[in-house]
Amino acid sequence: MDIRYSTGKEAFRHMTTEELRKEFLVQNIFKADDVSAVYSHIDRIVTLGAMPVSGKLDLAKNIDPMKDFGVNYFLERRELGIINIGGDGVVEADGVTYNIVHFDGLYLPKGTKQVSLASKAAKNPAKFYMSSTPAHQVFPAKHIVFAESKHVPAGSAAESNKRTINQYIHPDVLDTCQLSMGLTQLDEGSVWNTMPAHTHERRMEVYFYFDIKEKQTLFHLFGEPTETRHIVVGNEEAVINPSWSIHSGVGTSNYTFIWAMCGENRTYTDMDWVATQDLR
Ligand SMILES: O=C(O)C(=O)C[C@H](O)C(=O)CO
Ligand SMILES: [Zn+2]
Repeated sequence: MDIRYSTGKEAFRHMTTEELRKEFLVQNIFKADDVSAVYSHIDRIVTLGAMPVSGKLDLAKNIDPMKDFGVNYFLERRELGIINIGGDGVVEADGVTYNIVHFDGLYLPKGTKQVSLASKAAKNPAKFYMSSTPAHQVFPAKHIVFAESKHVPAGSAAESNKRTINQYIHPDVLDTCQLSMGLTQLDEGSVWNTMPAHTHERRMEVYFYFDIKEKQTLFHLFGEPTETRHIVVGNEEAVINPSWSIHSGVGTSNYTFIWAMCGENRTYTDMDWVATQDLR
């Protein structure tokens, strides 16, 4: 498993492009018939991706629970959020089958022993993007169909940031220990996400960008509000953002992204806004 030990904000100011990419960028998330996993020491979030093609994949395929987490199975002391950005798929969790079609989500609680992932059709494989965070309590598993997520309109065409924030794993939809997760879609012609920018000292956040069109790219902005840096992100890549860091992006065209948060609280609106003219 790829482990990122993280960097403090003082060191961050002096990092080169390559150093920033090595520490904060997550690439190669989807490989055919494989499960990727990156463990961040920022709030101990694990970012995973699975693309089953020829059969069932075991979620813990590349995880050694005792060595990596000191437990007998991956979700013994963790919860898991899944959003499928590919073709229709199936998740089996401790004998329960969930049909997870494109843009459906699934929450699996602490204590789930066996998780397998499969695609309905090898020609259009499912792509399960997943986040796992430490958990202390068991809440019910929940299949979140796209329509049942909370759709929050944001931004405007005039500010090039018209988008819909779809809140899947959110207190208004279901209970979790600390995980929050959702999917934000930018309208055609809109390219900015999360501007005005914010931080949330109480939570860290991972942004996973996808649907970046061919020959297009995206600049993810992060760092302290008065010491911003950028990282150029390709399609289906993620960026780990510490709690002290803004997290915003601008594409050369519209795109979609999944955000996943964990930390002290699940209060989505608990944000410290940064006036745009104060950014440096
Ligand atoms: O487009 C946005 O704005 C977002 O999706 C913001 C994220 O949900 C976020 O950063 C929550 O803290
Ligand atoms: Zn945020």
